[in-house]
Amino acid sequence: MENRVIEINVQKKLVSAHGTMLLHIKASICQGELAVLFGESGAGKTTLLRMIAGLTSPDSGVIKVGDSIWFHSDVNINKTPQQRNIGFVFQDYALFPNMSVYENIIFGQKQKNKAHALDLINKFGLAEFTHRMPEKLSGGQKQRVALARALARKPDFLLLDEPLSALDSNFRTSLQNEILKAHSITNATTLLVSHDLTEVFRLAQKVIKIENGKITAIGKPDDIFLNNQISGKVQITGNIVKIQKQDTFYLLTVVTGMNQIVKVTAYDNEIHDLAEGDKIMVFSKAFNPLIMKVQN
Ligand SMILES: Nc1ncnc2c1ncn2[C@@H]1O[C@H](COP(=O)(O)OP(=O)(O)OP(=O)(O)O)[C@@H](O)[C@H]1O
Repeated sequence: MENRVIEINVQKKLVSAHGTMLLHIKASICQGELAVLFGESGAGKTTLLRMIAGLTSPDSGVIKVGDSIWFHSDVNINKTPQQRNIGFVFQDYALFPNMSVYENIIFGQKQKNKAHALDLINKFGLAEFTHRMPEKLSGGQKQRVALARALARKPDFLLLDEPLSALDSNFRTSLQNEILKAHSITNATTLLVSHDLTEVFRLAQKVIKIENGKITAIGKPDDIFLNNQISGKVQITGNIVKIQKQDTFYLLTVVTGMNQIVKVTAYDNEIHDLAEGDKIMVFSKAFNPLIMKVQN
């Protein structure tokens, strides 16, 4: 089989609200790998995906896939997105506005296959919208069409920029399963941007952490996120939204990263430098939780 390892060594000067930042990425993505790009807003994740897709040009550097050069600043090579055989979903969806859901999806295919298009439409919960135009779809529905269209072309590479961010948790879980299934069937080298830790742990074979335009860590999700765990105890990060003084202790109301509200108690020695709005980490001292299955 053709070698499809992506090797990237690129630089680009980016301009943010806080000044300029040099995006300098040196990485290689193995063939068939499902890697997640993780990092704060503005770190450079979208720009990196757009450079691999051929939608944004690096200032300098090389992007190579096996023996094929996609971008080389020294010799002026810059293949178009069409020449790169990629499927992508970017945050602005970019559906064709003059085409129905079905037409958008079938357009994505290299060899037209009506049965495959209809199968994707069903799997993505779009059957009732088959002939609807994009302007009459919600953000989440558009996102599902965009993902179905990207998979429809059975690409060698899939670049997904927060492809499930507009979906509620049921759809998210079911489409995460579809991404995993599609990946195991096609073995497309997949790069996905996500801010959602559940998603990262479900999908990522490898996490690439990006901070301020540079890769600061690469590894399995456990290695990247569980290093600073306190002996595997339950740990929640969240923001304090209310502090209430009780007789001998304080009651903190905390909104977690999963958008859940938890109440925790704190004592004088813990509260002295805490204020509403602070980000805190809560972890249990003893670990003997009750476990209950949540129905989807
Ligand atoms: N073509 C460009 N030229 C110069 N600067 C750019 C360009 N595109 C984006 N930027 C800037 O580069 C920074 C990184 O943007 P980027 O969209 O890559 O971040 P991100 O990590 O994907 O963030 P988010 O998670 O919010 O989508 C931003 O400050 C942005 O304004």
